[in-house]
Amino acid sequence: MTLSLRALTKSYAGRLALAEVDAELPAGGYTCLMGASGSGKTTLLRIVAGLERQDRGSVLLDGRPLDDLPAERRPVHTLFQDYALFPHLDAADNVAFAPRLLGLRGRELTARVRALLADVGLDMSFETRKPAAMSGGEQQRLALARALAGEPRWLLLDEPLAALDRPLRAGLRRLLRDVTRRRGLGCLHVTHDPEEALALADRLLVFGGGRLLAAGAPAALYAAPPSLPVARLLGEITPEPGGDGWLRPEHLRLAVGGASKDMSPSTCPEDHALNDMPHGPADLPRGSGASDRPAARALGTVRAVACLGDRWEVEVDIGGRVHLSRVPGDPRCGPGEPACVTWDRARVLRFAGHEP
Ligand SMILES: Nc1ncnc2c1ncn2[C@@H]1O[C@H](COP(=O)(O)OP(=O)(O)OP(=O)(O)O)[C@@H](O)[C@H]1O
Repeated sequence: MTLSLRALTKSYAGRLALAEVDAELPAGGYTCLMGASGSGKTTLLRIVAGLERQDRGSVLLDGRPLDDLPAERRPVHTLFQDYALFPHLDAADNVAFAPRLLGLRGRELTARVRALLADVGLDMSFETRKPAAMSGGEQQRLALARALAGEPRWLLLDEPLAALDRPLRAGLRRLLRDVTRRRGLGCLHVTHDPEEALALADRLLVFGGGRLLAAGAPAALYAAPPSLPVARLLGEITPEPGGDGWLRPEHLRLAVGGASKDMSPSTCPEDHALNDMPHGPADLPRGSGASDRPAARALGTVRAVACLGDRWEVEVDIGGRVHLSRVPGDPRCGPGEPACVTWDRARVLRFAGHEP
């Protein structure tokens, strides 16, 4: 069921929270909403859920307006960061609530509840546990099972993974993707986490000040963001050395070690580049041989080195300005050492009217 948002507008006490938002979200698609705090993401989700009424505009499912349907009659279910489970019911009864309303009873009901719990990775030992006796990750799995139990056409997710720690978040993110794809369930998911949005979404809507700033495929927006605020929301950027553009830190290649003290830009050891753009989107050219070597380079001094777990970050001072380079392995360098950075000019992001 295609979800259409038409000129949605909402103000609170004269202040615009949403301004003329138009979007067409295809059935079965996974859409993430990103934007700075206060940009209107939750307001949009609440309007679609029927928990808030827009001042103007319309929400349609397959062309039929939902605007006059109360929240409980809309074919959507909302998953919240705080799970919003029934605290007095055990896990099985939390999940059984919606199927009972749909008329299921007895063995059929038990089988349905077990299948839903199994789908989200909760075995039979959880059935009699109340939410308070479950961990945060387990409660969010239960909340997902309860959401699926009502057979909604769209799942609305308001930062559902934000309260969980990083490894749990990654596991639940994959679970979300798998169970919603298997069912062809449409999802509208608010997140602050670019990694989450890039991993889950096939469509991304970026908000700023209640307006839709950008819409498109996540990898394409990451590679070619239309504006500086959109570029920053999707990941860190670093100034182009000596220029007025920007680069993703993984596109600023680094060469240190083995370099002589008198290393100069003309002797910059580009063949020793430590990072070979492994994180870059696949649809852009990658430097692979002598013919398409990076066209630009600069010499600087290592200012700091930090291990980020799966990659390392090196701060390089070039002419008094700090630039970030991210490399996949230990760069084996330290503060004060000379470093050469190289980059492919095709990777430089430029935005009208923004000086670094
Ligand atoms: N019930 C309300 N009464 C008054 N103002 C509100 C209400 N709900 C939201 N707002 C205001 O509307 C704007 C948009 O809020 P909203 O919660 O949609 O932003 P958000 O993008 O979800 O932010 P966050 O990422 O911090 O959750 C903000 O300025 C907020 O203060």
